[in-house]
Order: sequence, then structure tokens, then C-alpha cells
Amino acid sequence: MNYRALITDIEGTTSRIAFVTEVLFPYAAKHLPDFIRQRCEQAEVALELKAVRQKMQQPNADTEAVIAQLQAWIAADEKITPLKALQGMVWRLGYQQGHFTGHLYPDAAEQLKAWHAQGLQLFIYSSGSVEAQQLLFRYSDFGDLTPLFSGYFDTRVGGKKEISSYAAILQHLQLPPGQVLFLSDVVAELDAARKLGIATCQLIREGQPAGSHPTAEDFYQVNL
Ligand SMILES: CSCCC(=O)C(=O)COP(=O)(O)O
Ligand SMILES: [Mg+2]
Repeated sequence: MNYRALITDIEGTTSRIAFVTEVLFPYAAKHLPDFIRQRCEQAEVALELKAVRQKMQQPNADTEAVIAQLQAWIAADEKITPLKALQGMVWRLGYQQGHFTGHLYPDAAEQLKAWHAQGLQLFIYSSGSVEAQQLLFRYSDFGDLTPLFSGYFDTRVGGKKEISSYAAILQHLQLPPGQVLFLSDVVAELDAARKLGIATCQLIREGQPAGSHPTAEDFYQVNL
């Protein structure tokens, strides 16, 4: 095996894009307004609402204005950290109440287990909050897969198309870039990682155009 650590994206890589766009995002859009109205005084919610108001540059925006802003960000698929944190809190209730389970492609579940058993350290890097990532794998269709993972990264390290995000992740891993493999379906994310010397592989799950990275149609084809 050429690598000590593997970092994987979620949407379009371990999991079908439609699970995020047709299950998770609509669920958050439906439940976020009442969630915020009922819990805006709770510390974890209040902290994120404060960050939303900062991002809006409207420190005195009322709750309904904040909700409208969040709905606009959801509709535009904006990867804004406090939105992602709030979505994660809403999804927590959805998973706990059994409204959905965490979808993974079967090959992803199987290979993540096999790679972990072979001693590869596994990490997630997604725009979804760390909590959202952990929930997806804890309540996955294949049972609780969280014991497989050594760590999780979200937009708090930066955007997924920014080179500096991968530098921060490497700093955390304390590994040379050549010993790390990054899996994603999005060429711009792979480009950013490769600029630092991280090995890359593009998942072509739904026939999208390939870039200049090695490709795999599923996790069985990923070359370690
Ligand atoms: C953790 S599942 C929700 C994923 C999400 O919110 C999202 O925006 C997708 O981001 P990704 O970086 O996995 O493409
Ligand atoms: Mg993706």
C-alpha cells in the first residue's frame, strides 16, 4: 500500500448526490424555521445564529430575517459554516427519529471497512459540518461506521477548493503529502489537493466528465 491516510469527500463520492439534494437539504429547509423559532435561545443554536448575523452584516436582524437568509443559502447550496452547523442539528433530530438513514454506496461501505482493517487511517472532508458527517456514518444503512474514522474536517479548515484547506489538513495529519490519498468527485477540489502533492482520485459515479486525475467508478477501483 502506497498511503498511510485516505481522505474522502461524501456527496458524490461515498454517497449519491441525490441523497444530499433530495433528502437532506429538503428536510433541513422544511424543519429549520421551526427549529430556530423554538430553540433560538439554546446556547449551541444562539452561537450559530450570531455567526449568521455576522455573515449577513446585520447584527440586529430578527429571527425571521435570519431564517429567510438561511433558506436562500440552502436553495443556492452555499457552503456557509453556520448554515452547515444548523443543518447538522436539524439532521440530528431526523436521524434520531428514524426519518432517514445515512446513505452510502455499498462499495464505499465495504472498502472503507477493508482499508481500515488493512491499517489505513481514514478521514472525511466535507462541506457538511463534522456533526453532520458523524451522523451520516453513525446512522448509516450499513450500521455505525464511525469507528472506522480517525478524524473529520469541515469548512472550519476552509473551502474545499482552497489549497490552504489541504495545508491545514496535512498539518493535522502530520504526514508527508505523498502518503495521503484524497477521493472526490469534484475536479477543483482534487486540483487544490494535488497542488500540495497529495495523491488524488476522482470518483466518476454518475458519468460526469473526468479531469486530469486518476479515476474510479467505485471504491473497488481505487488504486492504493
Ligand atoms: C455530511 S452530509 C451533508 C453534506 C453537505 O451538507 C454538503 O454540502 C455536501 O458537501 P460535500 O463537500 O460532501 O460535497
Ligand atoms: Mg463531492
